[in-house]
Amino acid sequence: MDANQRIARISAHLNPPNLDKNGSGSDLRRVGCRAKGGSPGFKVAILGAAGGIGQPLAMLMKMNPLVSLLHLYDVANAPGVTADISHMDTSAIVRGFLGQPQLEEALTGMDLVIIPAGVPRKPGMTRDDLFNINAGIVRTLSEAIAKCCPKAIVNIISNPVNSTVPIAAEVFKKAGTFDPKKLMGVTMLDVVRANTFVAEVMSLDPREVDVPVVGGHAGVTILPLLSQVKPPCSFTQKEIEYLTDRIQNGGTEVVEAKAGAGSATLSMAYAAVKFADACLRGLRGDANIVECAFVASHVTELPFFASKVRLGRCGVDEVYGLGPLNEYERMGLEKAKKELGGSIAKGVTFVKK
Ligand SMILES: NC(=O)c1ccc[n+]([C@@H]2O[C@H](COP(=O)([O-])OP(=O)(O)OC[C@H]3O[C@@H](n4cnc5c(N)ncnc54)[C@H](O)[C@@H]3O)[C@@H](O)[C@H]2O)c1
Ligand SMILES: O=C(O)C[C@H](O)C(=O)O
Repeated sequence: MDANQRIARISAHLNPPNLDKNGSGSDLRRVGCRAKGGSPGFKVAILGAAGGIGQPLAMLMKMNPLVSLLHLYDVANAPGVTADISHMDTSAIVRGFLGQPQLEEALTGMDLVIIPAGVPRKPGMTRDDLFNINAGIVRTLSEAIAKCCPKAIVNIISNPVNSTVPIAAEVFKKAGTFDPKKLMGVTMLDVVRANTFVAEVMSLDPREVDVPVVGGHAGVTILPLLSQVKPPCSFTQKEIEYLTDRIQNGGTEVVEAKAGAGSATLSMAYAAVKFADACLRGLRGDANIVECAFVASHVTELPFFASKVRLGRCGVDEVYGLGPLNEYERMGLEKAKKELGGSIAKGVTFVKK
Protein backbone atom coordinates (compact mmCIF):
# COMPACT_ATOMS: atom_id res chain seq x y z
CA MET A 1 0.00 0.00 0.00
CA ASP A 2 1.50 3.40 -0.96
CA ALA A 3 1.30 6.59 1.14
CA ASN A 4 -1.79 7.95 -0.64
CA GLN A 5 -3.66 4.71 -0.11
CA ARG A 6 -2.69 4.65 3.56
CA ILE A 7 -3.92 8.22 4.11
CA ALA A 8 -7.13 7.54 2.18
CA ARG A 9 -7.76 4.50 4.35
CA ILE A 10 -7.31 6.45 7.60
CA SER A 11 -9.46 9.36 6.32
CA ALA A 12 -12.22 6.95 5.45
CA HIS A 13 -12.32 5.87 9.09
CA LEU A 14 -12.23 9.42 10.45
CA ASN A 15 -14.96 10.67 8.06
CA PRO A 16 -16.98 7.57 7.35
CA PRO A 17 -19.86 8.03 4.92
CA ASN A 18 -22.27 5.99 7.08
CA LEU A 19 -21.83 7.91 10.34
CA ASP A 20 -25.29 8.57 11.70
CA LYS A 21 -26.25 11.54 13.88
CA ASN A 22 -25.41 9.72 17.09
CA GLY A 23 -22.15 8.36 15.80
CA SER A 24 -23.59 4.89 16.01
CA GLY A 25 -22.83 3.62 12.53
CA SER A 26 -20.55 0.69 11.90
CA ASP A 27 -17.72 3.25 11.49
CA LEU A 28 -17.57 3.52 15.27
CA ARG A 29 -16.45 -0.05 15.52
CA ARG A 30 -13.83 0.64 12.91
CA VAL A 31 -12.06 3.21 15.09
CA GLY A 32 -9.58 0.40 15.51
CA CYS A 33 -8.77 0.53 11.79
CA ARG A 34 -5.12 -0.38 12.36
CA ALA A 35 -6.02 -3.65 14.07
CA LYS A 36 -3.96 -6.40 12.50
CA GLY A 37 -5.73 -9.18 14.33
CA GLY A 38 -4.05 -12.00 16.17
CA SER A 39 -1.89 -9.67 18.28
CA PRO A 40 -1.04 -11.18 21.68
CA GLY A 41 -3.10 -10.07 24.63
CA PHE A 42 -6.63 -10.28 25.93
CA LYS A 43 -9.92 -8.91 24.67
CA VAL A 44 -11.71 -6.83 27.28
CA ALA A 45 -15.14 -5.18 27.19
CA ILE A 46 -16.31 -2.44 29.54
CA LEU A 47 -20.09 -2.07 29.82
CA GLY A 48 -20.97 1.40 31.07
CA ALA A 49 -17.70 2.73 29.65
CA ALA A 50 -18.83 6.36 29.34
CA GLY A 51 -19.70 6.78 33.02
CA GLY A 52 -17.86 8.22 35.98
CA ILE A 53 -16.05 4.92 36.60
CA GLY A 54 -16.15 3.75 32.99
CA GLN A 55 -14.08 6.59 31.54
CA PRO A 56 -11.03 6.42 33.82
CA LEU A 57 -11.34 2.63 33.81
CA ALA A 58 -11.24 2.62 30.01
CA MET A 59 -8.24 4.93 30.05
CA LEU A 60 -6.34 2.74 32.50
CA MET A 61 -7.22 -0.46 30.62
CA LYS A 62 -5.94 1.15 27.40
CA MET A 63 -2.62 1.54 29.25
CA ASN A 64 -2.52 -2.14 30.24
CA PRO A 65 -0.07 -4.07 28.03
CA LEU A 66 -2.03 -7.30 28.61
CA VAL A 67 -5.00 -5.86 26.68
CA SER A 68 -4.96 -6.19 22.89
CA LEU A 69 -8.56 -5.20 22.16
CA LEU A 70 -10.74 -2.91 24.27
CA HIS A 71 -14.47 -2.70 23.57
CA LEU A 72 -16.24 0.30 25.10
CA TYR A 73 -20.02 -0.11 25.36
CA ASP A 74 -22.53 2.35 26.78
CA VAL A 75 -26.07 3.53 26.12
CA ALA A 76 -24.74 7.11 25.86
CA ASN A 77 -21.57 8.91 24.73
CA ALA A 78 -19.62 5.81 23.72
CA PRO A 79 -18.43 7.41 20.44
CA GLY A 80 -16.86 10.41 22.18
CA VAL A 81 -15.10 8.35 24.85
CA THR A 82 -13.91 5.86 22.24
CA ALA A 83 -12.52 8.53 19.90
CA ASP A 84 -10.76 10.22 22.82
CA ILE A 85 -9.18 7.10 24.28
CA SER A 86 -8.25 5.67 20.88
CA HIS A 87 -5.72 8.49 20.45
CA MET A 88 -3.58 7.20 23.33
CA ASP A 89 -0.34 5.76 21.94
CA THR A 90 -0.58 2.40 23.66
CA SER A 91 -1.00 -0.89 21.87
CA ALA A 92 -4.60 -1.88 22.70
CA ILE A 93 -7.05 -1.33 19.85
CA VAL A 94 -10.19 0.51 21.01
CA ARG A 95 -13.66 0.09 19.54
CA GLY A 96 -16.87 1.76 20.64
CA PHE A 97 -20.40 0.39 20.77
CA LEU A 98 -23.49 2.48 21.41
CA GLY A 99 -26.83 1.19 22.64
CA GLN A 100 -28.57 -2.15 22.82
CA PRO A 101 -28.38 -2.97 19.07
CA GLN A 102 -24.58 -3.04 19.35
CA LEU A 103 -24.34 -4.90 22.67
CA GLU A 104 -23.89 -8.37 21.18
CA GLU A 105 -21.15 -7.23 18.86
CA ALA A 106 -19.44 -5.51 21.79
CA LEU A 107 -19.35 -8.82 23.70
CA THR A 108 -18.51 -11.36 21.04
CA GLY A 109 -15.10 -12.95 21.58
CA MET A 110 -14.32 -11.19 24.86
CA ASP A 111 -12.06 -12.79 27.50
CA LEU A 112 -13.01 -10.37 30.28
CA VAL A 113 -16.14 -8.24 30.72
CA ILE A 114 -16.13 -5.46 33.32
CA ILE A 115 -19.50 -3.97 34.30
CA PRO A 116 -19.70 -0.53 35.90
CA ALA A 117 -23.08 0.24 34.22
CA GLY A 118 -25.82 1.65 36.42
CA VAL A 119 -26.79 4.53 38.64
CA PRO A 120 -24.66 5.64 41.60
CA ARG A 121 -25.82 6.71 45.08
CA LYS A 122 -26.70 10.20 46.25
CA PRO A 123 -26.35 11.29 49.91
CA GLY A 124 -28.87 9.57 52.16
CA MET A 125 -29.21 6.50 49.93
CA THR A 126 -28.04 2.97 50.63
CA ARG A 127 -26.59 0.81 47.88
CA ASP A 128 -29.76 -1.29 48.08
CA ASP A 129 -31.74 1.81 47.04
CA LEU A 130 -30.10 1.35 43.61
CA PHE A 131 -31.55 -2.14 43.23
CA ASN A 132 -34.70 -1.16 41.32
CA ILE A 133 -32.73 0.39 38.45
CA ASN A 134 -29.46 -1.52 38.47
CA ALA A 135 -30.91 -5.02 38.85
CA GLY A 136 -32.58 -4.75 35.45
CA ILE A 137 -29.46 -3.32 33.84
CA VAL A 138 -27.27 -6.14 35.15
CA ARG A 139 -29.84 -8.76 34.13
CA THR A 140 -29.96 -7.46 30.54
CA LEU A 141 -26.19 -7.26 30.26
CA SER A 142 -25.77 -10.74 31.77
CA GLU A 143 -28.25 -12.21 29.27
CA ALA A 144 -26.13 -10.83 26.44
CA ILE A 145 -22.94 -12.19 28.04
CA ALA A 146 -24.52 -15.65 28.35
CA LYS A 147 -25.34 -15.52 24.65
CA CYS A 148 -22.19 -13.92 23.19
CA CYS A 149 -19.22 -14.73 25.44
CA PRO A 150 -20.35 -17.40 27.95
CA LYS A 151 -16.75 -18.32 28.78
CA ALA A 152 -15.62 -14.79 29.60
CA ILE A 153 -14.60 -13.76 33.09
CA VAL A 154 -17.13 -11.24 34.41
CA ASN A 155 -16.22 -8.51 36.92
CA ILE A 156 -19.31 -6.83 38.38
CA ILE A 157 -18.93 -3.35 39.83
CA SER A 158 -22.59 -2.17 39.60
CA ASN A 159 -24.25 -1.80 42.99
CA PRO A 160 -25.66 -3.34 45.07
CA VAL A 161 -22.88 -5.89 44.39
CA ASN A 162 -24.31 -8.16 47.12
CA SER A 163 -27.40 -8.58 44.88
CA THR A 164 -26.12 -7.92 41.34
CA VAL A 165 -23.66 -10.83 41.47
CA PRO A 166 -26.44 -13.30 42.44
CA ILE A 167 -28.57 -11.76 39.65
CA ALA A 168 -25.86 -12.45 37.07
CA ALA A 169 -25.41 -15.99 38.44
CA GLU A 170 -29.14 -16.73 38.13
CA VAL A 171 -29.21 -15.39 34.56
CA PHE A 172 -26.23 -17.60 33.66
CA LYS A 173 -27.86 -20.61 35.36
CA LYS A 174 -31.06 -20.06 33.35
CA ALA A 175 -28.98 -19.92 30.18
CA GLY A 176 -27.02 -23.03 31.21
CA THR A 177 -23.71 -21.15 31.13
CA PHE A 178 -23.00 -20.53 34.82
CA ASP A 179 -19.41 -21.21 35.79
CA PRO A 180 -18.77 -20.08 39.38
CA LYS A 181 -15.08 -19.65 38.59
CA LYS A 182 -15.82 -16.89 36.10
CA LEU A 183 -18.14 -14.57 38.02
CA MET A 184 -16.67 -12.08 40.48
CA GLY A 185 -18.08 -9.09 42.33
CA VAL A 186 -15.42 -6.40 42.56
CA THR A 187 -14.71 -5.62 46.23
CA MET A 188 -11.18 -4.42 45.58
CA LEU A 189 -12.05 -0.84 46.55
CA ASP A 190 -12.69 -2.02 50.11
CA VAL A 191 -9.20 -3.56 50.17
CA VAL A 192 -7.65 -0.45 48.61
CA ARG A 193 -9.32 1.75 51.23
CA ALA A 194 -8.40 -0.61 54.07
CA ASN A 195 -4.75 -0.61 52.97
CA THR A 196 -4.77 3.20 52.79
CA PHE A 197 -6.44 3.78 56.16
CA VAL A 198 -4.30 1.20 57.99
CA ALA A 199 -1.16 2.71 56.45
CA GLU A 200 -2.25 6.16 57.68
CA VAL A 201 -2.79 4.93 61.23
CA MET A 202 0.43 2.90 61.37
CA SER A 203 2.61 5.36 59.36
CA LEU A 204 3.35 2.71 56.74
CA ASP A 205 3.66 2.81 52.96
CA PRO A 206 0.17 1.73 51.73
CA ARG A 207 1.79 -0.28 48.93
CA GLU A 208 3.29 -2.57 51.57
CA VAL A 209 0.03 -3.10 53.47
CA ASP A 210 -2.37 -5.97 52.73
CA VAL A 211 -5.69 -6.08 54.58
CA PRO A 212 -8.06 -8.98 53.79
CA VAL A 213 -11.62 -7.64 53.53
CA VAL A 214 -14.29 -10.34 53.46
CA GLY A 215 -18.10 -10.65 53.42
CA GLY A 216 -19.74 -8.36 50.90
CA HIS A 217 -19.79 -4.80 49.64
CA ALA A 218 -22.21 -2.73 51.74
CA GLY A 219 -22.03 -1.37 55.29
CA VAL A 220 -21.62 -4.09 57.92
CA THR A 221 -21.15 -6.75 55.24
CA ILE A 222 -17.72 -5.17 54.56
CA LEU A 223 -15.60 -6.99 57.14
CA PRO A 224 -11.91 -6.05 57.37
CA LEU A 225 -9.83 -8.72 59.10
CA LEU A 226 -7.45 -6.44 60.94
CA SER A 227 -6.01 -9.38 62.90
CA GLN A 228 -4.60 -10.68 59.60
CA VAL A 229 -3.01 -7.48 58.28
CA LYS A 230 0.35 -7.81 56.60
CA PRO A 231 2.82 -6.72 57.82
CA PRO A 232 1.47 -7.83 61.22
CA CYS A 233 0.15 -4.80 63.13
CA SER A 234 -0.97 -4.50 66.71
CA PHE A 235 -3.96 -2.14 66.97
CA THR A 236 -5.65 -0.74 70.07
CA GLN A 237 -9.38 -1.45 70.37
CA LYS A 238 -10.01 2.23 69.60
CA GLU A 239 -7.98 1.93 66.40
CA ILE A 240 -9.83 -1.26 65.42
CA GLU A 241 -13.19 0.43 65.87
CA TYR A 242 -12.09 3.56 64.01
CA LEU A 243 -10.64 1.56 61.10
CA THR A 244 -13.57 -0.86 60.83
CA ASP A 245 -16.06 2.01 60.78
CA ARG A 246 -14.05 4.01 58.22
CA ILE A 247 -13.56 1.02 55.91
CA GLN A 248 -17.24 0.05 56.13
CA ASN A 249 -18.34 3.61 55.40
CA GLY A 250 -15.65 4.64 52.91
CA GLY A 251 -18.19 4.71 50.07
CA THR A 252 -20.55 6.94 52.05
CA GLU A 253 -17.64 9.26 52.91
CA VAL A 254 -17.14 9.85 49.16
CA VAL A 255 -20.88 10.08 48.37
CA GLU A 256 -21.28 12.78 51.02
CA ALA A 257 -18.18 14.68 49.91
CA LYS A 258 -19.45 14.64 46.29
CA ALA A 259 -22.75 16.05 47.61
CA GLY A 260 -25.08 14.65 44.96
CA ALA A 261 -22.56 14.38 42.10
CA GLY A 262 -22.18 10.62 42.41
CA SER A 263 -20.00 8.15 44.30
CA ALA A 264 -16.39 6.97 44.08
CA THR A 265 -15.22 6.91 40.48
CA LEU A 266 -11.46 7.53 40.35
CA SER A 267 -10.44 5.30 43.26
CA MET A 268 -12.93 2.74 41.93
CA ALA A 269 -11.42 2.82 38.45
CA TYR A 270 -7.99 2.32 40.06
CA ALA A 271 -9.30 -0.60 42.12
CA ALA A 272 -11.16 -2.13 39.15
CA VAL A 273 -8.01 -2.03 37.02
CA LYS A 274 -5.98 -3.56 39.83
CA PHE A 275 -8.47 -6.41 39.99
CA ALA A 276 -8.87 -6.77 36.21
CA ASP A 277 -5.10 -6.87 35.81
CA ALA A 278 -4.96 -9.67 38.40
CA CYS A 279 -7.63 -11.58 36.42
CA LEU A 280 -5.65 -11.16 33.19
CA ARG A 281 -2.38 -12.24 34.82
CA GLY A 282 -4.23 -15.29 36.12
CA LEU A 283 -5.56 -16.03 32.62
CA ARG A 284 -2.00 -15.72 31.30
CA GLY A 285 -0.93 -18.40 33.76
CA ASP A 286 0.98 -16.33 36.31
CA ALA A 287 1.29 -18.13 39.66
CA ASN A 288 0.05 -17.01 43.09
CA ILE A 289 -2.36 -14.26 42.06
CA VAL A 290 -4.44 -13.82 45.22
CA GLU A 291 -7.03 -11.05 45.68
CA CYS A 292 -10.31 -10.59 47.56
CA ALA A 293 -13.54 -10.86 45.54
CA PHE A 294 -17.24 -11.61 46.07
CA VAL A 295 -17.71 -15.05 44.56
CA ALA A 296 -19.75 -18.26 44.73
CA SER A 297 -18.46 -19.77 47.94
CA HIS A 298 -18.61 -22.57 50.50
CA VAL A 299 -16.63 -20.58 53.07
CA THR A 300 -19.84 -19.86 55.02
CA GLU A 301 -23.39 -21.19 54.69
CA LEU A 302 -24.14 -18.36 52.22
CA PRO A 303 -23.92 -19.11 48.49
CA PHE A 304 -21.81 -16.00 47.83
CA PHE A 305 -19.17 -14.44 50.00
CA ALA A 306 -16.11 -12.23 49.56
CA SER A 307 -12.82 -13.72 50.62
CA LYS A 308 -9.35 -14.21 49.26
CA VAL A 309 -9.33 -16.15 46.00
CA ARG A 310 -6.54 -17.47 43.80
CA LEU A 311 -6.92 -16.42 40.18
CA GLY A 312 -5.73 -18.67 37.38
CA ARG A 313 -6.29 -19.72 33.78
CA CYS A 314 -9.95 -20.57 34.44
CA GLY A 315 -10.79 -17.61 36.69
CA VAL A 316 -11.16 -18.44 40.39
CA ASP A 317 -8.96 -21.51 40.94
CA GLU A 318 -9.34 -21.58 44.71
CA VAL A 319 -11.52 -19.84 47.31
CA TYR A 320 -9.67 -19.45 50.60
CA GLY A 321 -11.26 -19.78 54.02
CA LEU A 322 -11.34 -16.91 56.49
CA GLY A 323 -8.47 -18.02 58.71
CA PRO A 324 -8.49 -17.48 62.47
CA LEU A 325 -10.82 -14.65 63.57
CA ASN A 326 -10.77 -12.81 66.87
CA GLU A 327 -13.93 -12.24 68.93
CA TYR A 328 -14.57 -8.78 67.41
CA GLU A 329 -14.32 -10.22 63.90
CA ARG A 330 -16.54 -13.20 64.76
CA MET A 331 -19.24 -10.78 65.93
CA GLY A 332 -18.77 -8.74 62.75
CA LEU A 333 -19.08 -11.92 60.69
CA GLU A 334 -22.46 -12.76 62.23
CA LYS A 335 -23.78 -9.25 61.47
CA ALA A 336 -22.39 -9.40 57.95
CA LYS A 337 -23.96 -12.79 57.21
CA LYS A 338 -27.38 -11.66 58.44
CA GLU A 339 -27.53 -8.70 56.05
CA LEU A 340 -25.77 -10.47 53.21
CA GLY A 341 -28.22 -13.40 53.19
CA GLY A 342 -31.14 -11.05 52.53
CA SER A 343 -29.33 -9.18 49.75
CA ILE A 344 -28.36 -12.42 48.00
CA ALA A 345 -31.92 -13.76 48.25
CA LYS A 346 -33.27 -10.50 46.83
CA GLY A 347 -31.07 -10.85 43.75
CA VAL A 348 -31.97 -14.51 43.23
CA THR A 349 -35.70 -13.80 43.58
CA PHE A 350 -35.48 -10.93 41.11
CA VAL A 351 -34.45 -13.31 38.32
CA LYS A 352 -36.54 -16.31 39.41
CA LYS A 353 -39.82 -14.45 39.87
N1 LIG B 1 -18.19 -2.14 43.46
C1 LIG B 1 -17.76 -0.98 43.92
O1 LIG B 1 -16.86 -0.94 44.77
C2 LIG B 1 -18.31 0.30 43.39
C3 LIG B 1 -17.62 1.50 43.61
C4 LIG B 1 -18.14 2.67 43.07
C5 LIG B 1 -19.34 2.65 42.35
N2 LIG B 1 -19.97 1.47 42.15
C6 LIG B 1 -21.19 1.40 41.36
O2 LIG B 1 -20.87 1.48 39.96
C7 LIG B 1 -22.01 1.95 39.24
C8 LIG B 1 -21.59 3.05 38.28
O3 LIG B 1 -21.13 4.18 38.95
P1 LIG B 1 -20.68 5.50 38.14
O4 LIG B 1 -20.23 6.48 39.14
O5 LIG B 1 -19.78 5.14 37.03
O6 LIG B 1 -22.09 5.96 37.53
P2 LIG B 1 -22.35 6.89 36.27
O7 LIG B 1 -23.79 7.28 36.30
O8 LIG B 1 -21.33 7.97 36.22
O9 LIG B 1 -22.07 5.93 35.03
C9 LIG B 1 -22.87 4.83 34.75
C10 LIG B 1 -22.81 4.58 33.26
O10 LIG B 1 -23.63 3.45 32.99
C11 LIG B 1 -24.28 3.69 31.78
N3 LIG B 1 -25.45 2.83 31.65
C12 LIG B 1 -26.67 2.95 32.20
N4 LIG B 1 -27.47 1.94 31.79
C13 LIG B 1 -26.71 1.15 30.99
C14 LIG B 1 -26.95 -0.04 30.27
N5 LIG B 1 -28.16 -0.63 30.28
N6 LIG B 1 -25.95 -0.55 29.55
C15 LIG B 1 -24.73 0.03 29.52
N7 LIG B 1 -24.45 1.17 30.18
C16 LIG B 1 -25.43 1.72 30.90
C17 LIG B 1 -24.64 5.17 31.82
O11 LIG B 1 -24.93 5.67 30.51
C18 LIG B 1 -23.37 5.75 32.42
O12 LIG B 1 -22.45 6.10 31.41
C19 LIG B 1 -23.01 2.39 40.30
O13 LIG B 1 -23.99 1.39 40.46
C20 LIG B 1 -22.17 2.52 41.55
O14 LIG B 1 -22.92 2.38 42.72
C21 LIG B 1 -19.48 0.30 42.66
O1 LIG C 1 -20.62 3.86 48.05
C1 LIG C 1 -21.08 3.70 46.92
O2 LIG C 1 -22.28 3.87 46.67
C2 LIG C 1 -20.17 3.35 45.80
C3 LIG C 1 -19.26 2.21 46.10
O3 LIG C 1 -19.94 1.06 46.47
C4 LIG C 1 -18.17 2.56 47.08
O4 LIG C 1 -17.89 1.75 47.97
O5 LIG C 1 -17.57 3.63 46.94
